[in-house]
Amino acid sequence: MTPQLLAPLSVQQHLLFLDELVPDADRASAYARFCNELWTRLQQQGVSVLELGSDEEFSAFARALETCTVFFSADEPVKQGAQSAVPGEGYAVRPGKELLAVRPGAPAWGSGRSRTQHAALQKASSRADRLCRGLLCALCRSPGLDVHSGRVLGLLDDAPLLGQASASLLRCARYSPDPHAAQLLAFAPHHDRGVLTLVASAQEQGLQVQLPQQGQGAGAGAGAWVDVPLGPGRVAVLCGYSLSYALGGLLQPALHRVRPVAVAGGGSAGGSAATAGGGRVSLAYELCFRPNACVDPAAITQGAAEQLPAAAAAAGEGGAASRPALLTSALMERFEATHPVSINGGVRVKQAQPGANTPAAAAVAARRQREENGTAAGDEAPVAKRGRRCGGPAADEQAGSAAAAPSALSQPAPAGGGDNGGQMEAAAEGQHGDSRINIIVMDLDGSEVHFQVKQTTQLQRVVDAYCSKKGVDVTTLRFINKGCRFNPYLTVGQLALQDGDIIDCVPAQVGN
Ligand SMILES: O=C(O)CCC(=O)C(=O)O
Ligand SMILES: [Fe+2]
Repeated sequence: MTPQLLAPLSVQQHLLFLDELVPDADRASAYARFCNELWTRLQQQGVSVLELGSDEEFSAFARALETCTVFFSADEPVKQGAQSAVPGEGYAVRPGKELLAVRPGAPAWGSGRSRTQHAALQKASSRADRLCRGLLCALCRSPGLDVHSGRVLGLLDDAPLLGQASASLLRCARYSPDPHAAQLLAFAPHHDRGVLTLVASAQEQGLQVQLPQQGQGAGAGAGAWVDVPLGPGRVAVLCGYSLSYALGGLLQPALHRVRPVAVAGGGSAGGSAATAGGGRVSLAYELCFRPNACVDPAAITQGAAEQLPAAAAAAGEGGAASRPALLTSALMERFEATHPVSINGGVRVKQAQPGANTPAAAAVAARRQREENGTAAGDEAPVAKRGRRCGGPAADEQAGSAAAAPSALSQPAPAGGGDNGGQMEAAAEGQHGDSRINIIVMDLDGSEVHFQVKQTTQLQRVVDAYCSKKGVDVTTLRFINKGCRFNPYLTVGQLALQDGDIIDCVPAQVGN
């Protein structure tokens, strides 16, 4: 039987923001209960669902979702990537997904419609920010954790920000019910990089979380994917990588994903959505530490509830002592290095032109056919396959072992050239070294560079050859396979690439 999440936790303003007040005994103990429940659920389920109730302050975030939904119902589609409130921050999005993103405090840019959207998103982000900070404070004060909240809250940007963009980010996404996208996860399994993420959606189903597999929280159903029950007035709270690190691993970051979005009438998430054009609209607020904050797990958890460090160490996480103090910027580099995080889930598949009879077109068509066959209907099997490669525990292990083997970098760079990126002659011939396949690196404009590779070819060689052909620095681009970033030190064989597979190439960016 699929495990169920506990019923939503009801939030009342006086419980969260009673700091300055002198609480009476009843309210104080109700607050302590709320704090502890929040902590326990994040530990045991990886998520806590909140019922915001009718309170003006809290329901404002949920109401902002309605406003944002309207943006997506206009005749003119939201131009992907162009709506970021910070000039120059582009977002690569999967087909069928529209994304509006704003950092609290970022000055408005653009005109007309963009400005209206910006103002609404800014308002939503400030509500979400207050709620998120209140929840973070409650979490620290949980008798189960008992960390001085100032040690964590002090790592955030000052609020409100004046004329300066925060590190935190509000994302409003619409996953359209595109028939092709309907066979794919709308958002591949991933960890969020920030502290806490709030997610609201008018659709009850869609967001799923994996129940913790290790640590204190692991219990019945560990590792199972469960639906997070959202819908009007509800918000999911998820622990991100930064908070997990800051707490010395006492909380695990939540691995989450969004189920495929079916065309209207289908059984998947969003099929019966009441949003314009169907699909699923969600609002996610990711609270982040400011870039120059020093995140020191040992100092933060010093004196925390005594049994916790021992429990973390017993679970093999090493605890706070083994996690060095890092600037947030360094922590984010660590996140990037250890999380082949999906950007937006899904697979970019270029449609073969009708009548095109080139080997490349045939390869693309074959690839598309495989995707369609392999990911039809039920999402469990393909998810498991994808999860191993992108963001699941095994992928993390792969990233870790690659980092521990720098000799992999010493192989000579291949020569690339022309539309055909060239043949990748692997320096080390393994026993599978003979079978050559074609892989295609495709940029956002759809232009392709083809590489002939062996099973033993490291992807890093393809990446290097592509960047040198394009004359760009490798750090300015991100490479994605099946919607997920991959460990470039793995070989074609290890990544199970097949003839005609496409590696998407997108500009390096902020956000997930
Ligand atoms: O759309 C959703 O429900 C989840 C979005 C999400 O996970 C994110 O923006 O990080
Ligand atoms: Fe997320």
